[in-house]
Order: sequence, then C-alpha cells, then structure tokens
Amino acid sequence: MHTEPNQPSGNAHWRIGVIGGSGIYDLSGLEDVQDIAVQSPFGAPSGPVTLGRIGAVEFVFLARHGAGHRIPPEGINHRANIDVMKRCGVTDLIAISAIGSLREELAPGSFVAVDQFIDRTHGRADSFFGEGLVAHVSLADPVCARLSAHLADAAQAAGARVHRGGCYLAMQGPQFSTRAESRLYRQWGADVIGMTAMPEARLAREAELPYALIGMVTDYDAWREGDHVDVAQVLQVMRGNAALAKATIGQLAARLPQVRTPSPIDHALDGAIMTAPAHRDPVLVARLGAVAGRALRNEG
Ligand SMILES: CSC[C@H]1O[C@H](OP(=O)(O)O)[C@H](O)[C@@H]1O
Ligand SMILES: Nc1ncnc2[nH]cnc12
Repeated sequence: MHTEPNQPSGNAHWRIGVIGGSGIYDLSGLEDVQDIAVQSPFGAPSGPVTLGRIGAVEFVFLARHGAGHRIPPEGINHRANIDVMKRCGVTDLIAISAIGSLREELAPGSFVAVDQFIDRTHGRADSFFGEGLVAHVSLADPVCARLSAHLADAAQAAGARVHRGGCYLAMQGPQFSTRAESRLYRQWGADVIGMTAMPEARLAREAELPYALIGMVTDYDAWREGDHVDVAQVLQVMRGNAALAKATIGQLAARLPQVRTPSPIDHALDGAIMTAPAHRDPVLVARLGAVAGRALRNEG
C-alpha cells in the first residue's frame, strides 16, 4: 500500500516517530497496527513504517537498517526516512541507537540521553536544501530538551540506568575506530560513539521535527588497553537491552502530557530560507512539500 496517513489536527496531539537502530526492528505493545509503504521524492526509505498507538499516543515506527538489518550505516537514506516521517504527520522524532562508550562511567548496559554531536561522517546526503532553495537552520542545540527529558524519564521508569546529556561522535564506519581515533575523540570531549545519528539529527531539524536520541551503551569502543569492540559484544548487550528500549516507549506513552504544547522547533525554518521566491527551483520546492511546506506557505 502506498498511502499517507492522516495528519493530526493541529499539533496538540502527540504523534511520535521512532527510528529503531541495531537490535530494534519493531515496537511492542502497539494497538491498531498497520504497516504501510510511504513513498518519498528523496528515494527509498529504510522500509515500510508501522503505525499504531499506545493509549492516546500515536506512533510511527521505522527500522533504520531495514528488515533483517540489511542497510549499512553509510547506505541509510536519512532524507527519505525523515521525509516519510513528515508525510506520516509525525510531531516529534525519537531515535534509538546502539552506542560505544568513550567514558569509564558510561558502562555497557546503561542508557545515554544524547544532547550534542560531533559529525565525522562524509559523503552522505546531509541537507534537504541546495541550489534553488538555500536554507540555514540553527543546529546549536540539535536535540529537543523537552522530548529528551521525557524520554530519559521514561527510560528510567522502565528500569534503565540513564545518563542525561552526552556528546555523540558520529563516525563514518562501517569499520569500528582505531585506538588512536577512539582516544582522539575522548580528547575532543565526545562521550559516546556511533555511525548513524548524523545526518539524521541535522535533517530532523531541517524538517522542523523535535529530535531526541537515546543511546544504549554496548561497549567501550577501542580506547581501553587490551579491549576493543566487536559485533558479538554489541549483540550480546543489545539482546539484554532491546526489551528495555521497547518498555521505554511504553512508559513514554503513559507519561507524556495529554496535550502537546508547541515547540520552537516546529518553526525551525522560519527566517532560515535565503533564496528569493523568484529564484527558487520549482522542482526542489515541490520535493520539499512535506519538509518545508509549512514554512513556505507562511512566508510573509
Ligand atoms: C552493530 S554495531 C554498529 C552499528 O550499530 C549502531 O547502529 P544504530 O545507531 O542504528 O543502532 C552503529 O551506529 C552502527 O551502525
Ligand atoms: N564502538 C562503537 N562504534 C561505533 N558504533 C557503535 N555502535 C555500538 N558500538 C559502537
């Protein structure tokens, strides 16, 4: 099926997008479940989305690496994934990721509510905008503090050990870091490491979606003498933590305020578009219908 679900009326109602990373290929506890394939002008998303609700809160789930984890970090079409979330009327976007720890105190098994990023990825399509429609959004605070606090509270209520705040180093992969890189990233002030949150977080902001990332620490990367991450280690910790991540989503649904008050991120594109109307590329403008339609319609 290639339909788009109805948009929520206004934004007073939460419709939470969830992008599940390694080990999180579905959500549990959803009611009225429907799988739909949504098309995007930015190409193929990672797969169909699953729509459902837990109580009054609606969810739209997408597995970042696709069914069976077939898409590598550098092959993820983040633009299509975020565009599809917008087309599904998502109001806020949660990312769940496996992450390596660059700090002794962030032990495997614990969760980190990430609030900053250093981006070392390259060659990934990292903006919806470009020639014919130029825009510059602020990324100073790339995570929505409100959503991140709700998510951290929910993870804690589900029984997770949660660290609030942390800087995520987005590496290119798919190989894990060298020891020298891992130690360098510690010196840079990074706390955790992964391969997927960029450009996902950038694109969420361009699409005016409040974004929060909860990372599940699976390993100590490669900075400790005599120890280095491998997939077996990641999978072993994830097997223990996937249920906790899913329970976090259930707790979030139970704890979110009934009414979603507006977020400044809902208007992140206001004042960000530089290109004069007469110089805009109509093809790009049309592609950006879901991402920037609100901002383009409301220009004064
Ligand atoms: C299986 S370890 C490497 C893999 O796991 C993380 O993915 P995600 O953020 O989608 O959970 C990491 O970024 C790598 O892609
Ligand atoms: N050490 C690590 N480096 C990059 N991505 C990861 N995902 C989980 N652990 C990781």
